[in-house]
Amino acid sequence: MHNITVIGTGYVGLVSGTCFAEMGNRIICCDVNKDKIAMLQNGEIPIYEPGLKELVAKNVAENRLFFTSEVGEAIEDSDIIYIAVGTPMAENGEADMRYVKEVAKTIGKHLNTYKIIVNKSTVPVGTGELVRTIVANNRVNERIHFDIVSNPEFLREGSAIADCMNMDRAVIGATSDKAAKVIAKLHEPLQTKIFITDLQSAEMIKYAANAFLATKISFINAIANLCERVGADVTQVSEGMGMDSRIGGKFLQAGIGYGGSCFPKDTFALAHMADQAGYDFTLLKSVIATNEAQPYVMLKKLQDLFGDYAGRRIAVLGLAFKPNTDDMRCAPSLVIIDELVKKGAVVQAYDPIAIPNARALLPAEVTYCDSVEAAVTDCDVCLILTEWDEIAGMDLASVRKLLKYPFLIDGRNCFSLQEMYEHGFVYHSVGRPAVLTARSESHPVNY
Ligand SMILES: NC(=O)c1ccc[n+]([C@@H]2O[C@H](COP(=O)([O-])OP(=O)(O)OC[C@H]3O[C@@H](n4cnc5c(N)ncnc54)[C@H](O)[C@@H]3O)[C@@H](O)[C@H]2O)c1
Ligand SMILES: O=c1ccn([C@@H]2O[C@H](COP(=O)(O)OP(=O)(O)O[C@H]3O[C@H](CO)[C@@H](O)[C@H](O)[C@H]3O)[C@@H](O)[C@H]2O)c(=O)[nH]1
Repeated sequence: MHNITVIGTGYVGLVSGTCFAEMGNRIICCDVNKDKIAMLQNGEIPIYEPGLKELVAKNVAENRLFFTSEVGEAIEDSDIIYIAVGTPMAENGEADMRYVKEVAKTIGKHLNTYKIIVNKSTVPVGTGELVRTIVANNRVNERIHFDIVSNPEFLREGSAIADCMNMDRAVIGATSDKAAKVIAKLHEPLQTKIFITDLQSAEMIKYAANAFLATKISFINAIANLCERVGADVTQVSEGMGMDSRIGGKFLQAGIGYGGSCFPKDTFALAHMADQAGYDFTLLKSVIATNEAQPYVMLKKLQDLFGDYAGRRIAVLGLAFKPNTDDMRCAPSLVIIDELVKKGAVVQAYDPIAIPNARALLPAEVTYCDSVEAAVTDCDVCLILTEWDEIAGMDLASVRKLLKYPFLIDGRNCFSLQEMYEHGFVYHSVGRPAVLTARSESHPVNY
């Protein structure tokens, strides 16, 4: 059993802190955001993550999980300090390190006993050493020692608890063998692979992993764009490619581009890190450019259907950057809906969970609906932006009846071409042949 303080109660701090508690440790989760802490102390969870509310409640009830906004006291109370604050994208693309630096200062000021300071935030190579310097410069008593460890987080939103409790590996970067062993032992209950390395390599592993996954997505999106031009089906191509164990089938789903709080900012941060180091990372820059263009591929299909779509009523199903989350950070829906509204379309949007977060980010003209059916009613066309189960499983016959025209543009390849043909849709998806029903074979037509 360890006494651990986790600083920052965003996705990562809250989920990993709760999972450490579930593994039998005493965890204090702290944050400078007093409203967040008040919510957590009341049993409310500030984010939507399946299973998290129940797991937090269980560990609070069993006296292993505590919440406080007294960050200094929380630091003094523990022997392991996890940093899990945000590292958002700064205007020039680099990682904004202000929160990490601020936390390092606070840790220094409250360093009352030997502590292992572990960085879980995604940070540029060299941050471990930067934190070491800031802590050392701010400590009151120079005889109190500390160690720095990098232990990056690989959870995904929407499946965060399962990802934490069944992680593929724990990456531990350290200069001290003793500290590395303590953090390795902490992961023992998970029976996972432990990869111990140096600080700098651990920091790089996190960026390299995210950039590689982003590369797979941009690659398959580029292949999808080509499939559309030459008459191949990208879902077949992914399946056939993925059967090669050297390639693997995961992260080869073509769509409208990757979004979320990590891939966009981390690919930019890595490209910036490369620039700073004098290396022009053109491969990664192309990954980013391909991703930024991908939402416009969908908009082009809409334009091909209607020409000018000013005044068209458009149903948008799914707003979150992926299913099972209410996170709207860098969601492709932001780009697509902005463009629709700019061009004068009337947008009726539905998402099972993300509407409250979406309201703050989308144009005021958007109408929010409380069901798929309400969103598609009387619309000229329906766009699918997030493959929620509810959306991928919607009743196609009733959607077809409620729409004014049988047009569906699917950014997530939710339906088979055969079923769309049978339901009488004109169906455009990603990297697959268009479905033109018997009634619309003269398409494109003026509706
Ligand atoms: N979100 C994910 O799925 C995910 C997964 C893996 C890694 N990461 C990385 O983990 C880090 C955290 O991500 P997140 O999404 O949880 O961030 P977040 O922005 O949602 O949360 C960060 C929290 O830190 C708090 N904070 C900021 N300064 C503080 C301070 N001085 N003292 C105490 N608390 C402070 C903020 O109030 C906020 O609640 C980032 O580096 C991110 O790249 C995120
Ligand atoms: O084949 C795929 C897989 C994903 N996506 C998109 O990619 C984005 C990111 O998806 P995902 O990776 O599942 O979600 P995140 O929660 O952003 O998780 C990523 O970012 C986290 C933060 O760094 C890491 O911890 C995780 O390992 C990494 O998967 C989403 O917009 C998805 O729609 C695709 O378009 N095609």
